[in-house]
Amino acid sequence: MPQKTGAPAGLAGKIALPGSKSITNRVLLIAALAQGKSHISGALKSDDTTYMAQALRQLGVTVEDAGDTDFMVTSTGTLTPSQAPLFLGNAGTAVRFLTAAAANIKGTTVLTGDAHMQKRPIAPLVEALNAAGVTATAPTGCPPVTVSSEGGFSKRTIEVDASLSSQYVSALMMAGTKGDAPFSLRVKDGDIGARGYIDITLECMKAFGANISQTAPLSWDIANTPYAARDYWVEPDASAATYIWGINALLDTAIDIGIAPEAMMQPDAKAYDFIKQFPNLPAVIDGSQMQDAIPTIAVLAAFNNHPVRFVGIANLRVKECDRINAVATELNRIQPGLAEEIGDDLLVTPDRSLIGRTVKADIHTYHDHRIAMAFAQAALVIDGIRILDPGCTAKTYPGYWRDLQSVGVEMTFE
Ligand SMILES: O=C(O)C1=C[C@@H](OP(=O)(O)O)[C@@H](O)[C@H](O)C1
Ligand SMILES: C=C(OP(=O)(O)O)C(=O)O
Repeated sequence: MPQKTGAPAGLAGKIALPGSKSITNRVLLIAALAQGKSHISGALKSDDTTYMAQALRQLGVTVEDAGDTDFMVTSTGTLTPSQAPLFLGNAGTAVRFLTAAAANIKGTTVLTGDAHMQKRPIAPLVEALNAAGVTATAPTGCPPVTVSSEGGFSKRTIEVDASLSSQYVSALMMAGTKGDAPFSLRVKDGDIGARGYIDITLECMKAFGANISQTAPLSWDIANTPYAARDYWVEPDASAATYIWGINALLDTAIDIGIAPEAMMQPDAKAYDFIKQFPNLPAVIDGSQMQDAIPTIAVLAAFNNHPVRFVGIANLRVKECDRINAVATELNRIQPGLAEEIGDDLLVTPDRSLIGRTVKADIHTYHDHRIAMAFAQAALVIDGIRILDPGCTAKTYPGYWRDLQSVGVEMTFE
């Protein structure tokens, strides 16, 4: 568990952020569905991408670890059945993307995850697969999921309810290129949390040769053309960038991450426009289009000039933990009254006088990388804060604490 021991005033230097989790796991899967060899560079190596890579190996694909940020994927373009269940930890992208991809496997595939994943909803994706003529079951509404298929979607026009997760849509899209006819996908009731993640999916698919036309704001026709193997560079992770942007804003430092937010296609890059306004963050922030950045901005908001209400964040309750409750509970652990849950909104009422004070508080992290990484900001300006279970950052950013040390943060681990 890290606890800051040195004054952070002079933080400076460069951090090479890890590659995007969202893009790495999309490109790993798409490369596995393409015939030939794809070199993925700039990739994230972390728990989430390791689970994806290992599952693809179980499905007959050669995935080589070719260095700290590289994968080499060699595939026939067809996934083969695995006798053993695919164990995917708490990697939402891996579970959802592979559940839909399993529809293209002739036979039965079981997908499961850890205790946290077994509480994360998947029923809407299972229903969509059933509507596509595939037998899929998830008795609890959460993983484990069993998918039995003849090898493809027999019904080629379906709808999906994406109100709980955009990943269901991305999953069906990436799997939809296989088959003997085009695939039409529509989001039910035009309701989706983070549209930006669909756009990343479309970009990755197109990069590997997919042919997609948008027929309405949330409807697409996906041609049944095969993916083409290629080399692909993964941009740095925008959600990881938010912690460094937050630290720079809070401490008025200039740690260099080597990439501008405008150069990133991930939705969380939008968080920069808010973070740069600190200590005058807007009074209301709609988090629907930058959900993973909300813990970062909410912890920063505890040191803002005025209160901030976060809206559009109901989906945060079904992430790695209930992030609305976790952020509120841990801010209030630092000082009661800093945060309040109002329905599915989060109200943060700041106290700038906390900066430079000593408050003995153990921050619980709920096995959630983003809670640990976001609360590092508070630990940099308040003495006495300990972040429990710091190893949980391994889900998407195993080198987080080491990177902070490299720019001058002194911390102790117990
Ligand atoms: O598609 C993706 O890569 C992701 C979509 C978002 O999840 P939901 O679509 O479940 O909201 C996000 O929170 C997650 O970290 C990554
Ligand atoms: C919600 C997240 O992850 P996932 O859904 O991919 O497990 C996240 O990384 O914040």
